[in-house]
Amino acid sequence: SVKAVMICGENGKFSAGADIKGFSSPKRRGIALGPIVSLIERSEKPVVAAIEGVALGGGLEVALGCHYRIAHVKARMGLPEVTIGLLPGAEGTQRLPRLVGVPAALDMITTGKVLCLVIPPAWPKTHEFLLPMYLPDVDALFCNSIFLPPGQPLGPRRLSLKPVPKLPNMEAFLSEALVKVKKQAHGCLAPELCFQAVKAATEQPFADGVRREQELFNVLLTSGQAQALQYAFFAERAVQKWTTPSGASWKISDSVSLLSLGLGTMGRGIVTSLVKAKIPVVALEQDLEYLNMGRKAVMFLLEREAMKMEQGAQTLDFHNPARLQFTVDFDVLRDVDLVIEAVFENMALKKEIFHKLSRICKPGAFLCTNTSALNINEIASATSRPQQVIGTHFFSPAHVMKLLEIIYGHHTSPTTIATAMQLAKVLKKVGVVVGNCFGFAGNRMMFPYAQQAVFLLEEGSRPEAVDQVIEDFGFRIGPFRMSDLAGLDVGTPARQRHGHRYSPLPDLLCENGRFGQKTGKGWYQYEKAGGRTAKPDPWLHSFLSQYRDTHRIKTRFIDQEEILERCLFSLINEGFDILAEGIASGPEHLDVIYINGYGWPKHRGGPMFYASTVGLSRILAKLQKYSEAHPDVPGLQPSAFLKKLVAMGNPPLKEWMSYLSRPNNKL
Ligand SMILES: CC/C=C\C/C=C/C(=O)SCCNC(=O)CCNC(=O)[C@H](O)C(C)(C)COP(=O)(O)OP(=O)(O)OC[C@H]1O[C@@H](n2cnc3c(N)ncnc32)[C@H](O)[C@@H]1OP(=O)(O)O
Repeated sequence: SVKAVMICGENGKFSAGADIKGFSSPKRRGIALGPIVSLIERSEKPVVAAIEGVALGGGLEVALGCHYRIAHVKARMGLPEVTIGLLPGAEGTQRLPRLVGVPAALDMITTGKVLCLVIPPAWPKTHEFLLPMYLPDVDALFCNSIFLPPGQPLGPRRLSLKPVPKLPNMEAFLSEALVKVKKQAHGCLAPELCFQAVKAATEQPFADGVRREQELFNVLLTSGQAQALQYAFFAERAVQKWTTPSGASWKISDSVSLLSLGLGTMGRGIVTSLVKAKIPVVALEQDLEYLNMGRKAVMFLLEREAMKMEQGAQTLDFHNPARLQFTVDFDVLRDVDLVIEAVFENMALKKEIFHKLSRICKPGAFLCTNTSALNINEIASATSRPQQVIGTHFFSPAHVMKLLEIIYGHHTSPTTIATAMQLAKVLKKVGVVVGNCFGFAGNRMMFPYAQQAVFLLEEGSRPEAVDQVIEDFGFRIGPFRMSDLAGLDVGTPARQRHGHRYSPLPDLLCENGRFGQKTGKGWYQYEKAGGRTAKPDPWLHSFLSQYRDTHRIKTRFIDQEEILERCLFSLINEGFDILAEGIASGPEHLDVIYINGYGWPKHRGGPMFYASTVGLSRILAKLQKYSEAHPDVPGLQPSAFLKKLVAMGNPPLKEWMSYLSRPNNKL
């Protein structure tokens, strides 16, 4: 007597897919979703997927096995398996191309993008995802009125029986797509294997394609990269669960107004990201000329952002003075709820400004400083409200980069920390709370890394060799290309002295007018000032040789292993010190910082996760070896905490913090 079957979720969600935690569970082994999807598809009764909320991964694959899909207008659908190092392993790589065609399927499966119900231009206009209807009506309207009239054969509704739509130039299309996928993968396996699975759909019958999908899925499941990406998925969520013992919170709503002070590169990005998040913002500069320059730059950024958005400028509404105002009048400070100061990294200037802010702003206003290294306590000491002062370290470009490092000082109150975390959330950034020390967590770990990179040049390497090793590891950009991009005159830590080995190389380059991309020359040469294409520079090579001769450094060949280990292990070593000092509350925090702020390849899980996969004993042994060879480099001397963990028999990462006796203060 059953006429039709409807599959739906509950609580407003269809399905977020398989339980990601289960992939590493032995209980999961042997349980496959594909055969269940096939079973649904073979049903003699029509089966409808009624999609509300999200239909992701295995959830969407179930929907693809149904004979009809109907979605709520606000539904979001996608196959994000690639982002956790897998591919849609429940026959999704074979069914989706049959439904939406190869280009759209490849795009969805290799990027994991989640789609709302908007017709991408390349999709057929009659696409069957596009059936908006309110779910409470599905039952009555859809099942009864559409299916019940007899004679609707189910055969054509079974995706596995459909051919994959042909393209006139399938071969050329696929080879071009593969180049693109590889280029964007930076060593991550999943996108390419996703591609291979979809390609199989274009070449083989459904059943053979499914077998190929399974083979590729198993390769990924056991690759190690899937584990790293799944670790990163949960780490990102865990670090955002910062709660205060008192449960303090502060909500950013429409009635709250923010002020951004300083319209240099960082300030411009910060204002842009506030406007994007639809928070009313006032941009304040000290001087009319800088204000006008800043306004122009912000407007340019916003126009560009608006173009990327569906309804463009109207949605951002940035011409509306209620949303965005530019001023040099410090009186506006009286009304704002939160200030983000983003002036130059100069302690005296910041203190002067904070003193002023403290005098003018209303008593409840929070004062944030955007700094990458300066002491939050010292800045707070210039105010009469140190409990409301906090560091918010944005990463450049601030409207793009996801990380917000949130630094509390001695007196910062839990409410202020909760507020900054809430700000991160509203800005769609990943907020990570850390303690106050020079460089905080992220830059402090970067110092020894950058320092090693320069020392390697002194000893015999070339910038292009070091960058290549780091980029092959999966970083988007190596340390020298990065330095050229940021500008060599922007304080690089390699020049810190503290009585230890110090390399003057970056300074010498600056003395030669080589500031990086902006001058067309730095560690590399560029086609012109402001050029982007880095080419190895014979001038630099001979400069390095002369430098070694002058300092009687014997040039030696440095292999890739040494380059990688000295750069990365010194960075990781610093991470162990940071954990031991309670600056970060766990290794996951450092990993999330590195993935979201420093381009650490996500498929390697972050530096501390990577350390756990390499093995702490190996890292310790290598650091011991390198520090013996370079006793004047403190960054290579193994951290006491690392030594302790090795002595305790290499406990798993999630137990590391239990080996520290001192509990974190506010974390
Ligand atoms: C046998 C089957 C074989 C193969 C086929 C199937 C493969 C798959 O389906 S793989 C999984 C594919 N799905 C995903 O990758 C979705 C991942 N989740 C998300 O994208 C988001 O969480 C969301 C869009 C579903 C919700 O976002 P949001 O509202 O911002 O909330 P949170 O991200 O904070 O998530 C809330 C809460 O749920 C946990 N969670 C979400 N999805 C999963 C999942 N698929 N497995 C396990 N847990 C999941 C998330 O960790 C949060 O948990 P906590 O509150 O404890 O942190």
